[in-house]
Amino acid sequence: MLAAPPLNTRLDPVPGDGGMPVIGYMLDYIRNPLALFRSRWDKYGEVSWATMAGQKWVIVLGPDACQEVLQNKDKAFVNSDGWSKLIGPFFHGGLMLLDSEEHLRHRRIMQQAFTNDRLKKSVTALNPVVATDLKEWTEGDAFRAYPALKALTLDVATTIFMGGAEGSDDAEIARVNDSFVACVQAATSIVRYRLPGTRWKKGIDGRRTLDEFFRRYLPARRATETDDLFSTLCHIESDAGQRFSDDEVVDHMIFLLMAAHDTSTITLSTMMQYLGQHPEWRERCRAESIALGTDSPTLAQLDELESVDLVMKECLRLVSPTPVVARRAVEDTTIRGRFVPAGTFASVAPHFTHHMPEYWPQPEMFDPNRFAADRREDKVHRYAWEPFGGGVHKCIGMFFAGAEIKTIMHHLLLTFDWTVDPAYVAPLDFTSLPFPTDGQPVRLRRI
Ligand code: HEM
Repeated sequence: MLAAPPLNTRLDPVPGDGGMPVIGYMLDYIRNPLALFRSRWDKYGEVSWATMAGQKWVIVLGPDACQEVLQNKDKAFVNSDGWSKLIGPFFHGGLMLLDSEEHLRHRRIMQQAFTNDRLKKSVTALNPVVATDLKEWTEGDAFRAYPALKALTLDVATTIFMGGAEGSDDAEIARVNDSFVACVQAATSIVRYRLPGTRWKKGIDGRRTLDEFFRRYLPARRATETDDLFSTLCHIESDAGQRFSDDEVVDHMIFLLMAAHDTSTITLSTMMQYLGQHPEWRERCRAESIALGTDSPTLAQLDELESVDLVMKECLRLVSPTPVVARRAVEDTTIRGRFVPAGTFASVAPHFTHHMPEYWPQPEMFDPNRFAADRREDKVHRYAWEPFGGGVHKCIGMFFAGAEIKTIMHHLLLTFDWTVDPAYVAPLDFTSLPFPTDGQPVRLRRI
């Protein structure tokens, strides 16, 4: 058990086991988190403890348990200590790593950067970036969609978020991209010291590169207010007149670019895979894009792409970009009636919920209509579909992500046709956020 419940309570202990010495279940997680979660669900139920890279974690499974921790009614769980354990040295100061009053203060200011008006402007700015990037894509029988989409979403990020990277050449942008990757990948390092050649050291070096990069652009973004997120963060104020300091702007930028980049990339890559395997959905989505009659859709027009929306939701279910979220108990508490002592790390797993046959009929089947108005399988439980999390830390970029993904997909559908072998299964690596190790090959043809 994790810890004996206090004698004067009727609480149950958290059951579990450590797995392999030191690494525990880390490799099982990286290879196949769903299989790991399923085996724990079958053996222990909603709440169990396991060792991951030398640390005991409570694994929180199923919508009821996830809801309890994410809603955090007794405020016993914090984000800072939970996420810091994984990504603290690389993404400190990011909104997701703040708690309580500080989190509220920062979220209130940042909310001003995600208003509907700003979103409309972002969509207008997105269209030319996407159109220009897609001109570089080349037809082929094994076009590697994932790296191409990653380059595209990074371009979107440098334009929409940074307002461009004037004075930086392609080599520097590539270094910045590598630094992001290094920071994200360091999260699941087994060796967590700065030893040469380790993922941990690469992450620490990456963070330094990112700090220097953003700090260099700070004076220019402070000087003039423009529509990009960087400049917006330099100038926005909460209703109470609070602003971000220079350090806070840099911390938020680094976190935001990370939060926005790999998540959108894997969603698009999953959509390309399933659309490539399901011609009827590809044609349905393309017909709606053609019906829009524009290659520069506005935010309002994107709402008309109903089939793309269904496909996006289904792909977020099938491959959740953030398979788990981290928390730490700072007071003794309970999850589903089981005693969780202060100091416990918790890994909340929406990805597992998304594959539970208890909530999703034939969960491994690609069936976007399950989100259609006449079915709404996601409504069976408030936390049945939670790719953007829940509670006070729910993704602030959710609507931006939807708009970006739909804009890119609209351009893709108008520019290309592609197919994927119906038997193909993406070899996903969960070392950090999920990504296909084969680069997600598709047979790509320009229309
Ligand atoms: C498909 C795309 C995305 C997915 C699946 C996703 C998922 C998530 C999840 C699950 C959380 C909650 C983490 C937690 O509870 O600890 C989160 C938080 C966050 N996301 Fe996203 N995200 C996406 C895109 C974006 C984008 C595009 C942005 C910014 C432009 C963004 C910015 C953030 C921020 C700042 C937080 C922290 C919010 C807070 O703690 O108050 N995300 N995201």
